[in-house]
Amino acid sequence: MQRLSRTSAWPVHGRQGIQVLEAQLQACSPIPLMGKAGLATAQLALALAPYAQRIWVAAGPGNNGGDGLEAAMHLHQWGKAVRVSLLGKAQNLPADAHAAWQRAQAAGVQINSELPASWLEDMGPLDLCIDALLGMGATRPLSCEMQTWVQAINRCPAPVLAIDLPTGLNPESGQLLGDATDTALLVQADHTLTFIAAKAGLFMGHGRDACGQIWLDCLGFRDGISVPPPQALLNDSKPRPIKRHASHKGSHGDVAIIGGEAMAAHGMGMTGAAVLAATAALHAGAGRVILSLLSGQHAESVPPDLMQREWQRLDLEKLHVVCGCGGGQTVQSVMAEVLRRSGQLVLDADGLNAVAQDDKLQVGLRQRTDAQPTVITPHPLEAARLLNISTTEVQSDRLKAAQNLADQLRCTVVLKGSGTVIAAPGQTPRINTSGNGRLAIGGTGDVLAGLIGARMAQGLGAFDAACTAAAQHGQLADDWPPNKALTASRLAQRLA
Ligand SMILES: NC(=O)C1=CN([C@@H]2O[C@H](COP(=O)(O)OP(=O)(O)OC[C@H]3O[C@@H](n4cnc5c(N)ncnc54)[C@H](OP(=O)(O)O)[C@@H]3O)[C@@H](O)[C@H]2O)[C@@H](O)CC1
Ligand SMILES: Nc1ncnc2c1ncn2[C@@H]1O[C@H](COP(=O)(O)OP(=O)(O)O)[C@@H](O)[C@H]1O
Ligand SMILES: [K+]
Repeated sequence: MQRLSRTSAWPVHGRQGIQVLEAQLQACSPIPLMGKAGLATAQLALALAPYAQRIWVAAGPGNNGGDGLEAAMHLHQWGKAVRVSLLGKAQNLPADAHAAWQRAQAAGVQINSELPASWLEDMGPLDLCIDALLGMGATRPLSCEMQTWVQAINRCPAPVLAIDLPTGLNPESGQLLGDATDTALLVQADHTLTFIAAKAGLFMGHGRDACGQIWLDCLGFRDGISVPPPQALLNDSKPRPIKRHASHKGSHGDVAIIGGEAMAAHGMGMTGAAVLAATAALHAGAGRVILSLLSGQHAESVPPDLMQREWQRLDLEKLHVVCGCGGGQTVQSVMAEVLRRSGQLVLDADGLNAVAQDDKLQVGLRQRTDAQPTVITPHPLEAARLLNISTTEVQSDRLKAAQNLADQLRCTVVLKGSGTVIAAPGQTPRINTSGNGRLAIGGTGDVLAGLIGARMAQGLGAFDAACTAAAQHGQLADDWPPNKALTASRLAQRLA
């Protein structure tokens, strides 16, 4: 069993991949995998709450419930007061889970079909709750009874350990089952012990809030097992480029930020986004950073280290261009040239909206050569516009949406949001695990775009630059002092 850390590129599998692995693991295991899963759950419960005496296991009608029954048996045998609430009839349990129920009964575990309200008074306050209601078999919206049980778990003041995944979570998308929107229908766990392999939904959307700390038990994985291609890898945080002694400002690349329409049609200046991207590139260590405001004006009160120049005077072929941050409508008029000439390119926000609205610009983006690496950084709505689908469709399969965009537009894609996905043609997508809801404020995306530009300028390829930048951007937010406001400008200044 391992605590999932950010230092390894763990493979992520969907239902099919898990089934293939499961069949092979079962074939070479003398005991049912459920026995291993139940024992691992009980061991983790003991490690997490060594002084827990009163433990409630909410067991569902399938094999996830079977894991819970196995765990209950071990915890009972180790001297804990364990109660199992079984949702459904024991005779309807699948074979392995039924065998687990028989063993638990024979060992003397108290199993009934009541929620704690009816028996809590005799038992005293609970010390731990184990969510064994639903796992990988969860495909449809929660039944009414299941909803009541999920709410009972969430009302329980004790810490919650979810088996395989928190009940109510779609393990592939990280959305709620059946596209529900009420997060009361999702178990909020403190820890989740997942089996065989990581699943994408644990790291995206609601998964990040619901899982708590994630643990993985591969249930006896060993060499010789043939592993299907993973859907994705977790994005491990890579070291940043090192600046060598024998270097000069020209060695670290020139970044140009094109954006910041001065007065948009609605009368608001939008220079802030471009300044944020430029500040981020500067602090991330780009050799030189040039700010090109689309108004043609010079911005006041920007760091003195920034150079300012009209975009028409930029030597685009030699530059690492970050285009679109606060570009408004004006950016449309520069896009064709930026796409054709920029040496390396990061395209964000209004630059992406311009491409979505214009087929010719899409062709221009696709036609960029291998010598002109490109990263696009859409949030889900921008990705939806580019793919001509709804945001809900993007969010229901973020891995597929990012890969489709990468293949269609022949570039690296950073699909932002909770569980940022980095995809590129011919690459296994990465799911970024750093970052949190404090980043959900205006301007942090501009900081990310500038950071990617700086990493490309320092010599990383487009995909590596995107992965490294996403990991660092999220990590900064994770390390942010809880009592200090996180703002985009402070984030940009904390980069190194
Ligand atoms: N197989 C193995 O080797 C191993 C499996 N392992 C464990 O098994 C888990 C997968 O087990 P599983 O396939 O039985 O599915 P599971 O999540 O228990 O749910 C199925 C039951 O729930 C019901 N149900 C579904 N959705 C519902 C809803 N929304 N609301 C209400 N009910 C709903 C569904 O009913 P149905 O839809 O069929 O009518 C069926 O009765 C996996 O996550 C891991 O924990 C480990 O032991 C390792 C080895
Ligand atoms: N809940 C979240 N968890 C992790 N990262 C998030 C979350 N919400 C937003 N982010 C990150 O914050 C940034 C927001 O970017 P974006 O939506 O483009 O905003 P803006 O254009 O205002 O800068 C992205 O890097 C995104 O991945
Ligand atoms: K569960």
